[in-house]
Amino acid sequence: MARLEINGVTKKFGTTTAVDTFSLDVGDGELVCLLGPSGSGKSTVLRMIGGFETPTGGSIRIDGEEVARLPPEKRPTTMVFQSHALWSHMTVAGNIGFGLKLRRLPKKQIAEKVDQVLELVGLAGYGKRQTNQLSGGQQQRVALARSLVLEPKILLLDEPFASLDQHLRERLREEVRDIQQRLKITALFVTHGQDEALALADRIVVMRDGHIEQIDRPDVLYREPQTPFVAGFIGTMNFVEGQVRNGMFTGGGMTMGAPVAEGPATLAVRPEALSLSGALAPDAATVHRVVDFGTHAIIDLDLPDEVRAKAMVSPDHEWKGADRVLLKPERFALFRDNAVLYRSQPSAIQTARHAQ
Ligand SMILES: Nc1ncnc2c1ncn2[C@@H]1O[C@H](COP(=O)(O)OP(=O)(O)OP(=O)(O)O)[C@@H](O)[C@H]1O
Repeated sequence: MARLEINGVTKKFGTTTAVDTFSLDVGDGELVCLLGPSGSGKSTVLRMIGGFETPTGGSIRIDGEEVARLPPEKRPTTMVFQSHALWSHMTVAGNIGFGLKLRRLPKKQIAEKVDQVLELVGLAGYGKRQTNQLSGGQQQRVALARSLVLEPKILLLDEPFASLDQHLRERLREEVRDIQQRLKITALFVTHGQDEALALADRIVVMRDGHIEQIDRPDVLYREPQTPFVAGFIGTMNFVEGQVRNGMFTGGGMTMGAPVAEGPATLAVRPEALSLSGALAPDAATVHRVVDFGTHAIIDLDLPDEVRAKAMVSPDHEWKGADRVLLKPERFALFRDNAVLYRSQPSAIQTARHAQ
């Protein structure tokens, strides 16, 4: 178990700032996901923790010790990469035990540890196989085992399952979560898949253009995004431009109370928080398309001013194309200048935070 403290870390490649004053504390046994679009700096952060890049500035401490300038092999970290890069001329056991051999552990002890870790990743009995006789998923399990056998204080995973199909990816990430919790290992996992982050993480760091947009628990990120970027990146969100006047927001044919300063604002409302009722009012929306998924239906809506929105309704709805509907956001947020201007319901999360 280990504690990681990253303080004001920056990484420049020539004129490109890949990571900009990044700070993050990861607690003992915690699994944190770095989530963001391609090029947002996730891998660079991970590579700096693992020792594969040197920060331009800032500090990285593991259990209080500064490691930012140590080579990878001098750090208590191991990294699992997207492409497994196994040695094809070695057996599975040879691949997994290689790092222990470098540490000059006795053969018998290496064999024991390799067997233990093979069992842990669900490959008991596979030690003698050549790695090219394994499926992609099994190869990634070997790569994970090769990292785990070194008993790192911090396990780093850089999109380890990106090359696998959806089904296998879901299974392996559940297994990683189980192993991580069983071993109580501190872990960082890079992904650009929000589902993966939501399924795995104790906390998620949402990155954009080298900086942190928000760090929070998955449920908090979904319910209380702090910026429009996070609101749009996690789950589906409807955005509608409008104006606040006399304590009311108006936009997209909707009007609701918003006791905040007058001016432009962006309404953000989740599809499941948008309720529909029949109406013929001039500012009503029109049902564009209905897609039934069995458990729920998604209604595509045309709002005034060429705005599009989605609503999620129960499967027993009666809506059909060209119906005219009035929209009512049951829960919503207003954004202005890239920050939250107003939330319709201070949630339990906010209330709890204020009470602390
Ligand atoms: N070795 C390098 N030399 C120059 N620029 C680099 C180097 N490594 C990364 N970059 C740049 O730094 C920025 C961040 O890259 P990084 O790989 O960390 O992003 P990422 O969020 O992990 O993206 P992806 O999801 O595509 O892997 C990008 O603009 C990238 O082009």
